[in-house]
Amino acid sequence: MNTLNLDTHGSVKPPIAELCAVNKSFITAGGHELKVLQDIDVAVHEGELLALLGQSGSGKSTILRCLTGLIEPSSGRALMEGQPLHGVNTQASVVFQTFALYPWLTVEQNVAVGLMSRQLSRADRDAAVDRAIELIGLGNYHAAYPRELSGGMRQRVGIARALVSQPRLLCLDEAFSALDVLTAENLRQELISLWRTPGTGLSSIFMVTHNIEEAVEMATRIVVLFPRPGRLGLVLDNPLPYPRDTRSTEFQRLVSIIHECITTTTLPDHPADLLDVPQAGQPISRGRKRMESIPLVPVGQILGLLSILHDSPELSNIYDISDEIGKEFGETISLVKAAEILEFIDTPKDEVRFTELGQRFVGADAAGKQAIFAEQVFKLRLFHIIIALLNEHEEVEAERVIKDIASALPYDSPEKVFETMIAWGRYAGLMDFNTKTGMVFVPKDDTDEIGQ
Ligand SMILES: Nc1ncnc2c1ncn2[C@@H]1O[C@H](COP(=O)(O)OP(=O)(O)OP(=O)(O)O)[C@@H](O)[C@H]1O
Repeated sequence: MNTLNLDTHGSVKPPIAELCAVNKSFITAGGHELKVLQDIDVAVHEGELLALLGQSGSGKSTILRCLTGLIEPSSGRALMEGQPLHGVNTQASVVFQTFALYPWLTVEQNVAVGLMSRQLSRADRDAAVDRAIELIGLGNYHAAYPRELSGGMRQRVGIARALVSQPRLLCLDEAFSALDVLTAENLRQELISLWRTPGTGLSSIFMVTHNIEEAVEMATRIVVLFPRPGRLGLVLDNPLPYPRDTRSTEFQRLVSIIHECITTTTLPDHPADLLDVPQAGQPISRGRKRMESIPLVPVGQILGLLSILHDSPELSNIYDISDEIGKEFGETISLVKAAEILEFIDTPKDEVRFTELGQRFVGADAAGKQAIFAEQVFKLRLFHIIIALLNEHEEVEAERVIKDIASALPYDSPEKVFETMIAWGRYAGLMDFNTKTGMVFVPKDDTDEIGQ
């Protein structure tokens, strides 16, 4: 990636903020190393609005936190205007999804929090606060408390607080996703307009989002992060003129390219990691072949998806399903993927089709569903980690299972995968977990064990 910009004199200017060859791992609550980012090279240039898209857990916020100095990369470098970043990046500020306002402070006082690290005279501080409040249209709300404001107005306070210090880099972390559709759209338009207006001091923006349309509407460049571990996938320039017409063919074309990129990475047309399906009478292998993780979704949601697909056969592609169930595209993909690895549906391209087994599953009674689910779960290699142990021992320590999951899946949080496996295994009647003893066991009377 070219990370250099030329200034008006033709000399080379470093990017505003940059990550070079960044890797990042975390130690999970259970003490396991989780590799989250791999070889990340990303740069935000002066004047650009860069959007980072990716499914949940792919490492978007981790990149944002490295750029803003809230955390340090495990290896590689974070730079601000070419200089290595040590500690919190004082040239960057962040607008959070949750607004993160202090309820006991007024609008004015909340905005002033954005200047706490600056040594300013009272007059300069007041002038900066007034300016930020005016800029974002909060003029009549200086003395109001957050509880007196709507969600949209609260987020305006969040934006004013981020802008008050005139940061070189403004970061948006899912800043619009907690707002209703109309409020979010209004605020997006206002922010674009501020960014495009000379003299506001707002020049370079880095935004993290799940929302593909939002990225295409706002960004000059879009980066799609591939998950497990987070790696740079698609990097796309967005030359569409502002204000952008979301219904235009060109807009929809970019949205489709990104949709397809995410769909084909997450739901490849030849997935089936159902290798080594155990033969009757043969011992299950716990061998260290490559294993596929499972989407971390509850059983109830998989059943809900199948039931909606059954009731509405016209829902045949992921975008329509996403709209129908009111979930983000990324979350919908996870659900669809779960149903696919269980072989209940097939996903040629972006279509979603019931398999014959899926049809049989939705038509079955509770016991029939449990039996089919158990058969499918049994085929997933990941579950062999637990099933093989339970073949040898009456009960097994969760810690031991989690350790095995951690070594099989270095890019997933083993505790979260374990929880999901237990939920699926419990519904299937194959396993259960006693939180008091910390032991996994085979339920004795599985007719009582059907649950979600
Ligand atoms: N401090 C931490 N300790 C342990 N694991 C962490 C920590 N921070 C993040 N993770 C893990 O790193 C992975 C990436 O998290 P991150 O929040 O960057 O993803 P994301 O793409 O922003 O997800 P989302 O869209 O759901 O916010 C996740 O599995 C998360 O659980």
